[in-house]
Amino acid sequence: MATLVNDRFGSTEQLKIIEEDITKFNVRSHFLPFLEEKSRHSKKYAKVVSNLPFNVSTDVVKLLLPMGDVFSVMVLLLQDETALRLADASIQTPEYRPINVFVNFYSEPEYKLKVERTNFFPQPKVDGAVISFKLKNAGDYPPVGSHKSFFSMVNSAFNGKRKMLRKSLQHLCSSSEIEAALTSIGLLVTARPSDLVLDDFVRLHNHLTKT
Ligand SMILES: C[S@@+](CC[C@H](N)C(=O)[O-])C[C@H]1O[C@@H](n2cnc3c(N)ncnc32)[C@H](O)[C@@H]1O
Repeated sequence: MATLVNDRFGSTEQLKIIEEDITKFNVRSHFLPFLEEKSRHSKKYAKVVSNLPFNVSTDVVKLLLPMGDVFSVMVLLLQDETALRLADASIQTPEYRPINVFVNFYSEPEYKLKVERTNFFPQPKVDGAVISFKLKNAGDYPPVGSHKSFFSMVNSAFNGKRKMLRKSLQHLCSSSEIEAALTSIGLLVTARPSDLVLDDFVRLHNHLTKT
């Protein structure tokens, strides 16, 4: 595809073709100097528009969503099921996962439209969908001391069979400390991860990490 695009548009200075593996490419060091050069009066952001293979899409979401200093929006064609799962921030569903907390921490996702499988050739076994993520700037991220510690807590919260937080977070604090933290943020001591929205996870984390 790069060859075709180069043949057709290679003579224009408005297009630069880079053939790299996105998971290995140093996005910031490539884009930031270019955007700074363009930002005379106001800060400029790049946009991501991508039709990547479905099997690398989650890796790309995880890699690029925290780059709100580089990108303003990311529009992806994903497997319909994945797009629905990522865009739906509602709790209490079996599909609620740490990736939902991650997506809403760094962006505002929106399911745009379904793309039926008949639109592709060869026809895949699944439908696609377009989803957009409006990336937040660092100043708009929920206030947690350390992103690493926050997501480590979220991942642990979803571990374990029964998933009651007072059990699954026991490696961080005692059950009674977890119960006290849950009560102080207005949740039941028997709460499970599917009872918590992003803001609840943030408040729980901040309670458990304050000394
Ligand atoms: C579904 S095709 C889409 C092709 C074209 N963009 C289009 O919309 O018709 C997926 C494309 O993603 C490229 N691709 C796959 N893995 C990639 C990666 N890790 N980094 C960058 N590109 C990748 C493939 O080379 C392929 O061209």
